[in-house]
Amino acid sequence: SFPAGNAKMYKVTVVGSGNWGSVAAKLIASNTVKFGSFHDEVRMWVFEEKLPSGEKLTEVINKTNENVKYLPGVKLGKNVVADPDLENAVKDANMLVFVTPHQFMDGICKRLAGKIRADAEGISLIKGMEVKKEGPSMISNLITKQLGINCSVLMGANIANEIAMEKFSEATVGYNQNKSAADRWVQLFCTPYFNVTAIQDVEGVELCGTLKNVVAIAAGFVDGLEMGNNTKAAIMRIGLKEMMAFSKMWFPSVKDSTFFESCGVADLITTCMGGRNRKVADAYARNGGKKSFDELEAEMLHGQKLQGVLTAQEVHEVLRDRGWQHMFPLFSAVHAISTGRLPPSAIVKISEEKPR
Ligand SMILES: NC(=O)C1=CN([C@@H]2O[C@H](COP(=O)(O)OP(=O)(O)OC[C@H]3O[C@@H](n4cnc5c(N)ncnc54)[C@H](O)[C@@H]3O)[C@@H](O)[C@H]2O)C=CC1
Ligand SMILES: O=C(CO)COP(=O)(O)O
Repeated sequence: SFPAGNAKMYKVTVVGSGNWGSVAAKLIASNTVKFGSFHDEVRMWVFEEKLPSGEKLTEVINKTNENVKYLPGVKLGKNVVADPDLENAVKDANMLVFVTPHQFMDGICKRLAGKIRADAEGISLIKGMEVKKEGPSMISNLITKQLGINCSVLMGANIANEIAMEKFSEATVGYNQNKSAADRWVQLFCTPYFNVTAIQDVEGVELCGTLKNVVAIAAGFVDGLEMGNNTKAAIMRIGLKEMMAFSKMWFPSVKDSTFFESCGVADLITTCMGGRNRKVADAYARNGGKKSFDELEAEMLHGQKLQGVLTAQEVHEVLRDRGWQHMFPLFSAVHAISTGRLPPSAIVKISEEKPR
């Protein structure tokens, strides 16, 4: 913990309140009351919506201490305060935790520019990227560029519902230069059942978390087609190699060792076994592609969002711009299948293309 002079120096706001956002708020809230350097209260920005009962989600969270829509049955901690006003939620915070589906972050950052504290530090738990002329641009970079703050990342084998039940897992913080900020993030997130390690490779950690969602879609196709464990293991192996090759192509500083942290191979395994991307891709293959991913997402996830299909699209765009699709047969097949241009069975045709 921090010296007495730092008492209540840090105030945390969580920007986002979906499945993982709510669990992150719960983890953090258990620590802000434990360590003297943090204000007890954790603000959580909620994208406001009306529940079928007619009540507002924010009001129900504050009344019941539960996110009844995205994490039902789990108490968040009395010190979590839901706030529907984005600007108000961030204005006093100097530790900002970003955890929304990645497609909403550009709009959120535009709204937040100039509205946050000058001494704020950020951390992104978001898996996804933006497409720029020069190639992939990660969400931590969007936050840094638009808000002018340092931004670390936290990724790992972290299926939110399991962490909500306080089952043991690990995570990786990726940081740039600011080691003391990284140590503070580790302290904020670490609990006896959530073991966090910091490494100096922000892009590597974020690319792992982002790209494994594309592989998870492929694993879901294999499951939906009932192709068995060996095929699924092959897909995961090929996927890991494409993740490494893609990351190093655009970000040469990415370290090999990062892929062996929780954010790498461990997240790939858990997501291919038990994640939402896997689940919806399984249903897509079982339906023979007759229902679109958007339809299945709405039917099966009740407001939760997939990241893998959109990420496959983003990966496709940056590869197409350079003419490099042939070097990434698995990523390219996931995009072609998820957009209906190839049948789900095409996921195993990639072996003919000599994967790297
Ligand atoms: N759920 C999980 O197990 C894990 C998720 N993640 C990542 O965390 C990020 C956030 O995911 P979750 O918390 O699971 O969210 P979610 O997918 O459970 O929920 C969707 C969220 O988006 C919000 N939303 C809907 N429309 C919006 C809009 N127009 N503007 C802003 N927000 C809007 C909803 O209110 C809801 O909070 C994603 O990048 C995901 O990949 C990372 C690790 C684990
Ligand atoms: O990122 C995750 C686990 O770390 C969750 O993956 P899904 O979004 O596929 O559920």
